[in-house]
Amino acid sequence: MSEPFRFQLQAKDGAARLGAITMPRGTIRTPAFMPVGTAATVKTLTMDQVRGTGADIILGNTYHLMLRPGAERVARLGGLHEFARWPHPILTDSGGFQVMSLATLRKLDEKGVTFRSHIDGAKYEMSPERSIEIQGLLDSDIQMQLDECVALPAAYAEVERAMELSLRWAERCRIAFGDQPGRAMFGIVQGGAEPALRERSALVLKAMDLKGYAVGGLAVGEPQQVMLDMLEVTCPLLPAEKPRYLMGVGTPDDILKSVARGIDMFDCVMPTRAGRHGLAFTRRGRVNLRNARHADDHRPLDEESDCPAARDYSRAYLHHLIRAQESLGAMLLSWNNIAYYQNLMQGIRDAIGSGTFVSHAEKISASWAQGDI
Ligand SMILES: CNc1nc2cc(C(=O)NN)ccc2[nH]1
Repeated sequence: MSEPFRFQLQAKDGAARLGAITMPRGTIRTPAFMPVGTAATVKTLTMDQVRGTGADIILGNTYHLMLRPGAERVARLGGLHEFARWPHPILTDSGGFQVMSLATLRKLDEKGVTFRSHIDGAKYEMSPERSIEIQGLLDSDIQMQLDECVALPAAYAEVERAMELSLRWAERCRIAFGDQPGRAMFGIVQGGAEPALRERSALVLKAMDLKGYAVGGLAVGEPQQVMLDMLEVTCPLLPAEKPRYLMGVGTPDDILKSVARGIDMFDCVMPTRAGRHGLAFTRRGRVNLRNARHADDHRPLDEESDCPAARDYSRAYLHHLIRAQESLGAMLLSWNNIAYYQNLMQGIRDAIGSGTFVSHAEKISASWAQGDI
């Protein structure tokens, strides 16, 4: 087999990059959007629906899966791909972010984090080594280092402490991961909104010669411009020939502006979470199906879409389902929104390939500037 993990840069348009990551379970076209499959499911959708939208890779949350059904149980059942019937690449996060945002009674020290499950209060310890072990039990293709992500705004000293700890944990994860052909471990650049700390984190991680690099600790309460400024500091310091993944981002506008600054991979709960709450993303902007003005509208969300949820159902029907809290409403809007995001990414890839990314991004952003339609 040729290199089991290969990132090919195919074109550039300014700092925007068109590429492809080739792994044993398949190829990931970049810039890529990874639907979030938190508890081994992209909420309300079958994996066939997810694949049908054009997704090449999904994300799994280590924190949720270690608590329920348990990493050892998933391993006994053949790993996450077999368990969830998704045979394509899976990226798992390390659990650090969810521990800090969901778990209770958390204690963090050099060794790792100890916490109580938000489900049943059971006590857990998560070290960098255990996080990598869990991701291996899940049979994850791209594994993330354990890090500490601090909410912003935060004092410089606090951001520095968390960033330095994350660097030490990156080295421990690198050693624990070892050499697993066909799989990859990504480092995560931390450093809050501090350029000097972002630079140090990027340069130390670069020296570890990892297969890919995430930019973490953003979209945690800071203004969009601060996030973008941190990308302008960080991306140029990362190796050009490795993929760059912005964690937890974002809206279509966030994605366009981050691709323009050199990001290749994204994940965000927005399309599925918004869908469950009645919000549809369309080429002409957002449609809030809870709004009564859709009650008699026989038009579909987008008659030209290749997604049945967008093309085959009236807004009146979708409005009815959402108002009636019928689960079909959540499913159809999640399906529409994931399809919208995959079409957004395909349009971005095409634009970079034809050198028209700037005008394409302006066109997409303009379609959103009008607010809800
Ligand atoms: C929604 N915002 C958001 N920011 C994130 C940051 C991280 C991170 O730094 N993990 N190590 C993970 C998920 C995130 N989601």
